[in-house]
Amino acid sequence: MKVAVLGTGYVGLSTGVCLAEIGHEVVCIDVDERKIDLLKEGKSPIYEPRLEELLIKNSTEGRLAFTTFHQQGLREADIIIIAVGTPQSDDGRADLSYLEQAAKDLAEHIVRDCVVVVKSTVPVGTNEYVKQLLLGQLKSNVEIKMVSNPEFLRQGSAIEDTLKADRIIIGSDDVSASEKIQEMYRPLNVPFLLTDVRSAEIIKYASNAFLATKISFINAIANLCEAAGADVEDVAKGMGFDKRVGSAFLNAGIGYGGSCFPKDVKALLHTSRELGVPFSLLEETISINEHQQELLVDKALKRFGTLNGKKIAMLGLSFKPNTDDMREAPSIKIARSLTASGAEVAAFDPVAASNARKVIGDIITYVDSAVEAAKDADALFVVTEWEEFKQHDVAALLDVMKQPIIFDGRNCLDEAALKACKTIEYYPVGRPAVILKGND
Ligand SMILES: NC(=O)C1=CN([C@@H]2O[C@H](COP(=O)(O)OP(=O)(O)OC[C@H]3O[C@@H](n4cnc5c(N)ncnc54)[C@H](O)[C@@H]3O)[C@@H](O)[C@H]2O)C=CC1
Ligand SMILES: O=C(O)[C@H]1O[C@H](OP(=O)(O)OP(=O)(O)OC[C@H]2O[C@@H](n3ccc(=O)[nH]c3=O)[C@H](O)[C@@H]2O)[C@H](O)[C@@H](O)[C@@H]1O
Repeated sequence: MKVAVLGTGYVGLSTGVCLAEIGHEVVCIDVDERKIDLLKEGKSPIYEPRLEELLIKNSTEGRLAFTTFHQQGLREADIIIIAVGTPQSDDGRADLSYLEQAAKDLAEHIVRDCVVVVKSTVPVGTNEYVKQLLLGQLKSNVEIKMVSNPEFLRQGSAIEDTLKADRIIIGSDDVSASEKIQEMYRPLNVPFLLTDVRSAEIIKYASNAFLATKISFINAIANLCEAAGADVEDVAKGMGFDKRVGSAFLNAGIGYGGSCFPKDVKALLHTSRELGVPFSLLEETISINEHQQELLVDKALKRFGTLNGKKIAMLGLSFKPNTDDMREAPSIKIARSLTASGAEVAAFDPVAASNARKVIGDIITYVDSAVEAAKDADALFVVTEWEEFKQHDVAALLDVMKQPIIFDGRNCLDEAALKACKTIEYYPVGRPAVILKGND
C-alpha cells in the first residue's frame, strides 16, 4: 500500500520505517528541512535502537522516502498518517496548532480518495474537528475517510514496540476505512481493537494517565516505606505477583518525565474539567510526581545541611535510558535546584548531553564519563538508570570522589557490588538510607 506519514518525530519516523519494513511504500513528510536532509542521508535525527539500521535498509530497498514537500509526498497516498506533535499549552490543554496546520496542508495537497489516520495523541472530539477542518478547506473533489489510531510505543524501544505492539486501536465510524487500516497493519500480526472514534481517543489518554498514576502510587508507597523502615522493592514485587496488579510500572524513583505522561495527564485533567467531570485523582498523580522530582535534592539538603559549594556528580540526564530525549526529564529540575542551592554539578549522560545543554544551559558542566563526573564529588546522584551505570565499576567512581555518598534515584545500583567497595553512605528511594560497610 502507498502510505504518507506527516511528521518524522519519534512516532512518525518509527511508524514510517516499520510500515516500510512490512512491505508498504512509505513517504515521510516533515516541515523541518534539517531532519529531512539527515534522513535522506540515512541518518536518524533521534537516538532509537534499530531505527537507523531499518531506515537505511528500507531506503536502500526503495520502500522509504523523505520530503519536505507535501504535494510530492501526498500525490499517490492511499493512507495518510498524521503524527505531528500535540504539546502542552500553558493552561494544560493539548495545543492543536500543528494538527490544524497539518489539516490545512492535507486539504491543499490531497488529490485522490484516501483514508486519513490521526495517530497523534488528541483530546476526545479532535478527530471530528480535524475532519471538519479538512473537508472545509479541501481543494480537490475527493472522498476522505477518517480513522483514529493512537500510538502506544515507548521511546527507547520504539521499533520493538511498533513491530510487536500489544494491540492496535482502530477507531472509525466507517467500515471500509477501518478495514483498510487493518489490512495495512495485518503483517504485524497484532490484535486489533475496533472502536468508535471517541473511545479510541480516550483509550490513549486513559492508558497514559493510568500508567502515570501507577508510578505516582508506587512513589507514594515508597515514601511510606522509607518512613516505616520497609523496602519498596519488596513491596512492589509482592504486589506485582498478583496478576490483577501486574509488576510493570511499579519501579519507584524520582518520578515520571518524558514528552507524554506529564502533558497527557494534564490534558486529560483539562478535558475532565471542560466536561464538568471531577477527576481529582489526576491532580494527586501530578502533585506526587512533582514532589518526587525534588526527592534527591531534599535528601542531600538534609544530609549536608547546605549544598553551597558542594560538588555533585549527576549520572544520567535523559528522562529514561536509551533515549536522548530531555523533554520533562527530572534531571532538569534537579540540576536547577542543585545550582540554585549553590552546588556545582558535573553531569554525564551517554547520549543526551547535547540536548540537555539546550534545555538546562551552562549552569552545570557536561563531562564525557561517569568517572570524570565523580571526580572530587561530595555526592553522586543517579538520575537515569542507563545500563552502563548499573554495570559500572562503582569502586572506580568512589576512588575519585571526595566523599563516598550515593543518592540512587532509580534504585539501580547493585547493592552486592556496592558492598564490595569501601564503606558508602547509600540513599536509595523507598527504603531507609544505609551505611554499607565495605572492605576499607
Ligand atoms: N514520543 C512518543 O513516545 C509518543 C508520542 N505520541 C504522540 O504522537 C505525537 C507526535 O509525537 P512525537 O513523535 O514525539 O513528536 P515530535 O515533536 O518528535 O515530532 C513531530 C514532527 O512533526 C513535524 N511537523 C509539524 N507540523 C508538520 C506539518 N504540518 N507537516 C509535516 N510535519 C510536521 C515536526 O517538524 C516534527 O518533526 C504527539 O501527539 C504525541 O503525544 C504517542 C505515543 C508515543
Ligand atoms: O504516549 C507516549 O508518548 C508514550 O508514553 C510512555 O512512554 P515513554 O514516555 O516513552 O516512556 P516510559 O517507559 O513509559 O517512561 C515514562 C517515564 O516514567 C518513568 N517510570 C516508568 C516506569 C516505572 O515503573 N517507573 C517510572 O518512574 C520513566 O523513568 C520515565 O521518566 C508510555 O509507556 C507509552 O505507552 C506511550 O505511548
